[in-house]
Amino acid sequence: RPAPAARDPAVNSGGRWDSAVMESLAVKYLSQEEAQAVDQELFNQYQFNVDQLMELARLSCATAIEPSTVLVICGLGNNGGDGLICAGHLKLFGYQPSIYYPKRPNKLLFIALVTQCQKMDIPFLGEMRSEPVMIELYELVVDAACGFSFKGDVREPFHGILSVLKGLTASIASINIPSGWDVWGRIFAIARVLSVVPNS
Ligand SMILES: NC(=O)C1=CN([C@@H]2O[C@H](COP(=O)(O)OP(=O)(O)OC[C@H]3O[C@@H](n4cnc5c(N)ncnc54)[C@H](OP(=O)(O)O)[C@@H]3O)[C@@H](O)[C@H]2O)[C@H](O)CC1
Repeated sequence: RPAPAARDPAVNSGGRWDSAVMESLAVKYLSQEEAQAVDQELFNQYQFNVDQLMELARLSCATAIEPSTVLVICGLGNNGGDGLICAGHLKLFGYQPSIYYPKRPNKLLFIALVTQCQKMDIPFLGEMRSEPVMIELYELVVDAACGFSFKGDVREPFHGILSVLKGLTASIASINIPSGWDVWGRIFAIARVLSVVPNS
Protein backbone atom coordinates (compact mmCIF):
# COMPACT_ATOMS: atom_id res chain seq x y z
CA ARG A 1 0.00 0.00 0.00
CA PRO A 2 1.26 3.53 -0.66
CA ALA A 3 2.19 5.61 2.38
CA PRO A 4 -0.62 8.00 3.47
CA ALA A 5 1.08 11.03 1.95
CA ALA A 6 1.52 9.23 -1.36
CA ARG A 7 -2.23 8.45 -1.56
CA ASP A 8 -2.90 12.17 -2.05
CA PRO A 9 -0.87 13.24 -5.06
CA ALA A 10 -1.62 16.88 -4.29
CA VAL A 11 0.42 16.58 -1.10
CA ASN A 12 3.49 15.49 -3.02
CA SER A 13 3.17 17.63 -6.11
CA GLY A 14 1.96 20.98 -4.86
CA GLY A 15 -1.47 20.33 -6.35
CA ARG A 16 -0.37 18.93 -9.72
CA TRP A 17 -0.89 15.33 -10.86
CA ASP A 18 2.48 15.21 -12.54
CA SER A 19 4.02 12.14 -14.15
CA ALA A 20 6.59 11.66 -11.38
CA VAL A 21 3.79 11.34 -8.81
CA MET A 22 1.82 8.94 -10.98
CA GLU A 23 4.96 6.87 -11.51
CA SER A 24 5.57 6.72 -7.75
CA LEU A 25 2.08 5.25 -7.30
CA ALA A 26 2.61 2.52 -9.90
CA VAL A 27 2.98 -1.11 -8.81
CA LYS A 28 6.48 -2.51 -9.22
CA TYR A 29 6.90 -6.27 -9.38
CA LEU A 30 10.17 -7.63 -7.99
CA SER A 31 12.15 -10.53 -9.38
CA GLN A 32 13.11 -13.41 -7.07
CA GLU A 33 16.63 -12.01 -6.72
CA GLU A 34 15.35 -8.48 -5.99
CA ALA A 35 12.94 -9.74 -3.33
CA GLN A 36 15.67 -11.76 -1.64
CA ALA A 37 18.02 -8.75 -1.82
CA VAL A 38 15.38 -6.58 -0.09
CA ASP A 39 15.16 -9.24 2.61
CA GLN A 40 18.93 -9.19 3.11
CA GLU A 41 18.96 -5.38 3.23
CA LEU A 42 16.26 -5.38 5.92
CA PHE A 43 18.21 -7.94 7.96
CA ASN A 44 21.71 -6.51 7.52
CA GLN A 45 21.39 -2.76 7.09
CA TYR A 46 18.14 -2.13 8.98
CA GLN A 47 18.79 -4.77 11.67
CA PHE A 48 15.32 -6.34 11.47
CA ASN A 49 15.03 -9.93 12.58
CA VAL A 50 12.78 -12.52 10.97
CA ASP A 51 10.24 -12.41 13.82
CA GLN A 52 9.73 -8.66 13.33
CA LEU A 53 9.36 -8.94 9.56
CA MET A 54 6.90 -11.81 9.92
CA GLU A 55 4.87 -9.83 12.45
CA LEU A 56 4.63 -6.94 9.99
CA ALA A 57 3.77 -9.36 7.20
CA ARG A 58 0.92 -10.98 9.08
CA LEU A 59 -0.53 -7.66 10.17
CA SER A 60 -0.45 -6.30 6.61
CA CYS A 61 -2.07 -9.42 5.21
CA ALA A 62 -4.78 -9.71 7.83
CA THR A 63 -5.63 -6.02 7.42
CA ALA A 64 -6.16 -6.51 3.69
CA ILE A 65 -8.62 -9.41 4.15
CA GLU A 66 -12.27 -9.01 5.09
CA PRO A 67 -14.17 -12.30 4.78
CA SER A 68 -15.58 -14.23 7.74
CA THR A 69 -14.53 -17.79 6.88
CA VAL A 70 -10.97 -18.28 5.70
CA LEU A 71 -8.77 -21.29 5.01
CA VAL A 72 -5.06 -20.48 5.34
CA ILE A 73 -2.80 -22.94 3.52
CA CYS A 74 0.74 -22.84 4.89
CA GLY A 75 3.97 -24.08 3.34
CA LEU A 76 7.15 -25.12 5.10
CA GLY A 77 9.15 -21.89 4.74
CA ASN A 78 8.69 -18.34 5.99
CA ASN A 79 5.75 -17.86 3.62
CA GLY A 80 3.95 -20.53 5.64
CA GLY A 81 4.97 -18.66 8.80
CA ASP A 82 3.37 -15.51 7.39
CA GLY A 83 0.20 -17.55 6.89
CA LEU A 84 0.17 -18.78 10.50
CA ILE A 85 0.59 -15.26 11.77
CA CYS A 86 -2.02 -13.89 9.37
CA ALA A 87 -4.48 -16.51 10.71
CA GLY A 88 -3.76 -15.31 14.26
CA HIS A 89 -4.59 -11.71 13.38
CA LEU A 90 -7.73 -12.73 11.48
CA LYS A 91 -8.90 -14.56 14.59
CA LEU A 92 -8.21 -11.48 16.72
CA PHE A 93 -10.18 -9.37 14.23
CA GLY A 94 -13.19 -11.64 14.85
CA TYR A 95 -13.07 -13.82 11.71
CA GLN A 96 -13.03 -17.64 11.59
CA PRO A 97 -9.74 -18.84 10.12
CA SER A 98 -8.77 -22.51 9.74
CA ILE A 99 -5.26 -23.64 8.86
CA TYR A 100 -3.95 -26.43 6.66
CA TYR A 101 -0.26 -26.95 7.47
CA PRO A 102 0.70 -30.33 5.99
CA LYS A 103 4.48 -30.25 6.60
CA ARG A 104 5.69 -28.63 9.78
CA PRO A 105 9.38 -27.72 10.02
CA ASN A 106 11.09 -28.61 13.26
CA LYS A 107 12.19 -25.03 13.93
CA LEU A 108 11.49 -23.08 17.12
CA LEU A 109 9.93 -20.16 15.26
CA PHE A 110 7.33 -22.31 13.51
CA ILE A 111 6.67 -24.48 16.57
CA ALA A 112 5.96 -21.28 18.53
CA LEU A 113 3.64 -19.94 15.83
CA VAL A 114 1.68 -23.22 15.76
CA THR A 115 1.38 -23.14 19.55
CA GLN A 116 0.06 -19.56 19.41
CA CYS A 117 -2.57 -20.52 16.81
CA GLN A 118 -3.61 -23.58 18.86
CA LYS A 119 -3.93 -21.44 21.98
CA MET A 120 -6.25 -19.18 20.00
CA ASP A 121 -8.42 -22.21 19.12
CA ILE A 122 -7.74 -21.92 15.42
CA PRO A 123 -8.51 -25.35 13.91
CA PHE A 124 -5.76 -27.20 12.00
CA LEU A 125 -7.17 -29.43 9.26
CA GLY A 126 -5.95 -33.03 9.03
CA GLU A 127 -6.21 -33.14 5.25
CA MET A 128 -6.64 -30.87 2.26
CA ARG A 129 -10.23 -30.04 1.42
CA SER A 130 -11.60 -30.84 -2.01
CA GLU A 131 -12.62 -27.94 -4.22
CA PRO A 132 -16.41 -28.29 -3.66
CA VAL A 133 -15.93 -28.45 0.11
CA MET A 134 -13.69 -25.39 0.05
CA ILE A 135 -16.26 -23.42 -1.93
CA GLU A 136 -18.96 -24.53 0.51
CA LEU A 137 -17.01 -23.72 3.67
CA TYR A 138 -14.74 -20.78 2.93
CA GLU A 139 -15.26 -17.33 1.49
CA LEU A 140 -11.56 -16.96 0.92
CA VAL A 141 -8.45 -19.13 0.72
CA VAL A 142 -5.19 -17.52 1.83
CA ASP A 143 -2.35 -19.05 -0.11
CA ALA A 144 0.80 -19.06 2.06
CA ALA A 145 2.16 -22.26 0.54
CA CYS A 146 5.10 -21.24 -1.64
CA GLY A 147 7.19 -18.12 -1.05
CA PHE A 148 9.88 -16.57 -3.14
CA SER A 149 12.42 -19.31 -2.34
CA PHE A 150 10.41 -22.06 -4.06
CA LYS A 151 12.31 -23.37 -7.03
CA GLY A 152 11.82 -26.00 -9.70
CA ASP A 153 9.00 -28.52 -10.00
CA VAL A 154 6.72 -28.33 -6.99
CA ARG A 155 7.01 -31.45 -4.84
CA GLU A 156 4.23 -33.17 -2.87
CA PRO A 157 2.20 -32.40 -0.91
CA PHE A 158 2.28 -28.96 -2.49
CA HIS A 159 1.84 -30.23 -6.05
CA GLY A 160 -1.53 -31.75 -5.07
CA ILE A 161 -2.50 -28.61 -3.16
CA LEU A 162 -1.77 -26.39 -6.14
CA SER A 163 -3.83 -28.69 -8.37
CA VAL A 164 -6.84 -28.08 -6.13
CA LEU A 165 -6.17 -24.32 -6.01
CA LYS A 166 -5.83 -24.28 -9.78
CA GLY A 167 -9.43 -25.39 -10.20
CA LEU A 168 -10.81 -23.32 -7.35
CA THR A 169 -13.43 -20.75 -8.25
CA ALA A 170 -13.47 -19.21 -4.75
CA SER A 171 -11.30 -16.18 -4.05
CA ILE A 172 -7.64 -16.78 -3.34
CA ALA A 173 -5.38 -14.19 -1.72
CA SER A 174 -1.71 -15.03 -2.00
CA ILE A 175 0.85 -13.77 0.47
CA ASN A 176 3.85 -12.22 -1.19
CA ILE A 177 3.76 -14.40 -4.30
CA PRO A 178 1.10 -16.66 -5.80
CA SER A 179 2.07 -20.30 -5.25
CA GLY A 180 2.78 -21.91 -8.56
CA TRP A 181 4.49 -18.88 -10.01
CA ASP A 182 8.09 -19.45 -10.90
CA VAL A 183 8.31 -15.68 -10.31
CA TRP A 184 8.35 -15.09 -14.06
CA GLY A 185 5.14 -16.84 -15.15
CA ARG A 186 1.83 -17.80 -13.58
CA ILE A 187 0.16 -21.18 -13.91
CA PHE A 188 -3.24 -20.29 -12.50
CA ALA A 189 -5.41 -17.26 -11.83
CA ILE A 190 -5.06 -15.60 -8.44
CA ALA A 191 -7.52 -13.12 -6.99
CA ARG A 192 -5.15 -10.87 -5.10
CA VAL A 193 -1.51 -10.73 -4.11
CA LEU A 194 -0.67 -9.37 -0.70
CA SER A 195 2.92 -8.28 -0.50
CA VAL A 196 4.88 -6.72 2.31
CA VAL A 197 8.05 -5.95 0.39
CA PRO A 198 8.23 -2.17 -0.09
CA ASN A 199 7.26 -1.13 -3.62
CA SER A 200 6.49 -4.67 -4.72
N1 LIG B 1 10.87 -9.01 3.49
C1 LIG B 1 9.86 -9.79 3.25
O1 LIG B 1 9.20 -9.62 2.28
C2 LIG B 1 9.56 -10.92 4.12
C3 LIG B 1 9.21 -12.11 3.56
N2 LIG B 1 8.87 -13.17 4.29
C4 LIG B 1 8.23 -14.27 3.67
O2 LIG B 1 9.22 -15.23 3.48
C5 LIG B 1 9.04 -15.84 2.22
C6 LIG B 1 10.31 -16.48 1.81
O3 LIG B 1 10.60 -17.40 2.81
P1 LIG B 1 11.56 -18.65 2.58
O4 LIG B 1 11.54 -19.51 3.78
O5 LIG B 1 12.86 -18.14 2.12
O6 LIG B 1 10.90 -19.38 1.34
P2 LIG B 1 9.55 -20.18 1.10
O7 LIG B 1 8.45 -19.72 1.97
O8 LIG B 1 9.34 -20.11 -0.38
O9 LIG B 1 9.87 -21.69 1.53
C7 LIG B 1 11.11 -22.31 1.23
C8 LIG B 1 10.94 -23.79 1.55
O10 LIG B 1 10.21 -24.37 0.50
C9 LIG B 1 10.82 -25.60 0.13
N3 LIG B 1 10.78 -25.73 -1.33
C10 LIG B 1 11.49 -25.01 -2.22
N4 LIG B 1 11.18 -25.38 -3.47
C11 LIG B 1 10.27 -26.36 -3.35
C12 LIG B 1 9.59 -27.19 -4.30
N5 LIG B 1 9.78 -27.05 -5.60
N6 LIG B 1 8.69 -28.09 -3.85
C13 LIG B 1 8.46 -28.27 -2.52
N7 LIG B 1 9.10 -27.53 -1.56
C14 LIG B 1 10.00 -26.60 -1.98
C15 LIG B 1 12.23 -25.56 0.62
O11 LIG B 1 12.50 -26.85 1.10
P3 LIG B 1 13.91 -27.56 0.82
O12 LIG B 1 13.70 -28.97 1.23
O13 LIG B 1 14.17 -27.42 -0.66
O14 LIG B 1 14.89 -26.81 1.64
C16 LIG B 1 12.26 -24.48 1.68
O15 LIG B 1 12.28 -25.10 2.97
C17 LIG B 1 8.54 -14.73 1.35
O16 LIG B 1 7.88 -15.22 0.20
C18 LIG B 1 7.61 -14.00 2.31
O17 LIG B 1 6.31 -14.59 2.28
C19 LIG B 1 9.17 -13.29 5.73
O18 LIG B 1 8.00 -13.40 6.48
C20 LIG B 1 9.98 -12.11 6.25
C21 LIG B 1 9.63 -10.79 5.60
